[in-house]
Amino acid sequence: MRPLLSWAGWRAVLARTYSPGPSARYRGASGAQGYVRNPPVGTCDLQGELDRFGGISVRLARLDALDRLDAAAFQKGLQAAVQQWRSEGRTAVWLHIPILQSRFIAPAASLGFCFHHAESDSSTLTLWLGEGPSRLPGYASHQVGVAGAVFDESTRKILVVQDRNKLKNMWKFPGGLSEPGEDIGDTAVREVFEETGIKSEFRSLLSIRQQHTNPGAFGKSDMYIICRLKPYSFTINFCQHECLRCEWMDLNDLAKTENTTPITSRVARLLLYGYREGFDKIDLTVEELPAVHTGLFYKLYHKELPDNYKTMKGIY
Ligand SMILES: NC(=O)C1=CN([C@@H]2O[C@H](COP(=O)(O)OP(=O)(O)OC[C@H]3O[C@@H](n4cnc5c(N)ncnc54)[C@H](O)[C@@H]3O)[C@@H](O)[C@H]2O)C=CC1
Ligand SMILES: [Mg+2]
Repeated sequence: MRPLLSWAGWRAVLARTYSPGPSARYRGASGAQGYVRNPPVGTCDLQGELDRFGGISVRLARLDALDRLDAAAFQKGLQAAVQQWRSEGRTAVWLHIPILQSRFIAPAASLGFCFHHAESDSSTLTLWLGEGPSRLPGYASHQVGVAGAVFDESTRKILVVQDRNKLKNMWKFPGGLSEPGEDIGDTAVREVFEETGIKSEFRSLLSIRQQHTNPGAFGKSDMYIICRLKPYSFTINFCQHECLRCEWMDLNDLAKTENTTPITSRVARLLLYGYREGFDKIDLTVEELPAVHTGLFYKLYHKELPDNYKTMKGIY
């Protein structure tokens, strides 16, 4: 086993091993982003990047020499660095710790750092250094669930399931949790297929429910979005793990039955109204638009705009 390094030894190793690449730069205290090296920011070797809000971001993953540093020596180094950053008027410290270096979490916590969030292979801790209470934004606050109301206009049938893992077997729309980076409509189509074997395509967004302190969302808020989907296969082959029953039900029956959840009942009535009066009365349709961030796009959902309002021709 390699011996643990002292703080002094660690500083020497870091000085040898860490040097930012050619793009590394420090643009002064204007708030511009850049690597922070001593002497402008730190007198110790715990180097970070300056963000546009005046905070410092330190990524332990970049510091290979940490493998041989013990927790006490790390705490000493971090304490010195924090003192320096505070004296330079930095607003906050973001400390990114890979899971295999988790022994550094406790020493950081003893200096006042708190968890901001964790991913599967790392955690991020923060320390507010600015005036007054912390202005750092929190991490993700909602879980997003999406259901598909798969409606066949030609037969007036709607696809419903009963959950296997619920105490009360009530009819509901198939659906589930959105995966990171997944569009709402894609979640609805995927979940419907996984749970029922029915293939469908996205038509519109019908309703959004927001609920706080949801036990199924680990006590966080839950956003449950229901989409209108159009089926293009009709033979049910439902998932035995998740569903007890699955069937095509007449929309009138679903709108009237008591054996359903309040949200399913409400959306069944909304669909019935759309079916009779025109889906444009209930649909929020989607369009992809370019974001202000170069190269990025987003999906925007709203009621259909009349053509003249899209172009603004003839509108004064
Ligand atoms: N009002 C309504 O009609 C209902 C709305 N919802 C909403 O639907 C969304 C979630 O949909 P779901 O179908 O529940 O998600 P889902 O379809 O993504 O996953 C459900 C499956 O995940 C697995 N699972 C979940 N927690 C587990 C655990 N702790 N241990 C082991 N396995 C576990 C189980 O196999 C379960 O059947 C949420 O937004 C929720 O609020 C869910 C039920 C009814
Ligand atoms: Mg589900």
